[in-house]
Amino acid sequence: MKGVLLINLGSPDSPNPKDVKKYLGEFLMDKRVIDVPYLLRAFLVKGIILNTRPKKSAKAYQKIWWEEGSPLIVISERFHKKVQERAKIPVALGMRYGSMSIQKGLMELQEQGVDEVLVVPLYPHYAMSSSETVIEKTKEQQQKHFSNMKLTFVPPFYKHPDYIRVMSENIKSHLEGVDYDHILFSYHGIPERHIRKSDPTNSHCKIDGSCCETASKAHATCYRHQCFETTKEIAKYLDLPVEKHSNSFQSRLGGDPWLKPYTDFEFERFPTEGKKNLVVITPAFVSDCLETLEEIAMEGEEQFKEAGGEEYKHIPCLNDSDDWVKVMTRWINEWSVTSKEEVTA
Ligand SMILES: C=CC1=C(C)c2cc3[nH]c(cc4nc(cc5[nH]c(cc1n2)c(C)c5CCC(=O)O)C(CCC(=O)O)=C4C)c(C)c3C=C
Ligand SMILES: [Fe+2]
Ligand SMILES: [Fe+2]
Repeated sequence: MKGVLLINLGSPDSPNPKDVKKYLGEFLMDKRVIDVPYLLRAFLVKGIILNTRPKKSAKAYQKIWWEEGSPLIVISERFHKKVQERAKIPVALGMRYGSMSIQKGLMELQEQGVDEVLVVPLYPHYAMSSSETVIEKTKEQQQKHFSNMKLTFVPPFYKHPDYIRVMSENIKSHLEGVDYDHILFSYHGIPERHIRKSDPTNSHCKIDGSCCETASKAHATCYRHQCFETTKEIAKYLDLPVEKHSNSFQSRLGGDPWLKPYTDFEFERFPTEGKKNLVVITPAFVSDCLETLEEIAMEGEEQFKEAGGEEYKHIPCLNDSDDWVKVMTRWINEWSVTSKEEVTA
């Protein structure tokens, strides 16, 4: 019997420093997130980052935490519930890090008699530190505990027409009556090194002005290319003039170079160029989370206004909107009645 496992990133159990530390420890010890040899990673994470970061992150989580729990978890649960109501097959939810594990999700499906699973990493774009780690962890779990299960993975859907349409319609609905100078597409950043590491040609991704525009098989695993494509497709759908929108990358960690331009630098630059009314969208995230609600909606507005900006609007992610639920359910139901290995995109 067929079933589905939706997988998102995960959150701490509570916004207290102790729970945040436990969560960050698991997250940052992932070799696809901090991609250095184990001993160095353990030194960096346990010896340095976990001594200071949990306190700071806990403060940020406290600012956005809801009565029901972490926004990312609550939204993912609402989305899951609505998808399950419409889907014709069992649907479970798991998280890459934290208590709601992938193992628990697969177990739930197994208990319902599922032996063929469509795995949906809830990330539109490929990244070693997002979709790839989800895929590898699920395969590992399957080999260890669920060897009777067959897995099929939904590929990155960064330019799937359904995703572009729901994203664009969401933006359109929030832009009604809004007078803006510029729309910033702010994507979660990754270290530049990860782009080079994920390049199967070992030579295409130069992270310059042209590599992401030049056709290459490297783009199947190029996060930067895929982010730019999402922006291009949404801009085409919404007829956004070139000079009225741009890309940036947020949420840096550590001193290595990450993808540029950096979102926080753009917040400071825009007002000096006369872009005083700003709209920000965050297409790397399908659900609102710490990085959108705190870093963009709260901190971002403050940084922009301190630099002389006047109006600032963050457009919410797709979350559990009916259009997004319908799209996901359609992808699931189409797969459930075919034996296609590839599902979308
Ligand atoms: C959109 C996909 C994501 C990629 C790619 C990604 C890469 C990445 N992240 C970190 C470090 C942190 N990220 C944190 C939060 C966080 N990251 C994503 C998504 C991606 N990360 C989400 C959805 C969230 C929010 C989680 C939530 O509970 O709401 C955090 C924790 C918070 C903090 O302390 O800032 C860290 C740390 C790295 C190092 C990385 C790529 C190498
Ligand atoms: Fe992150
Ligand atoms: Fe590229």
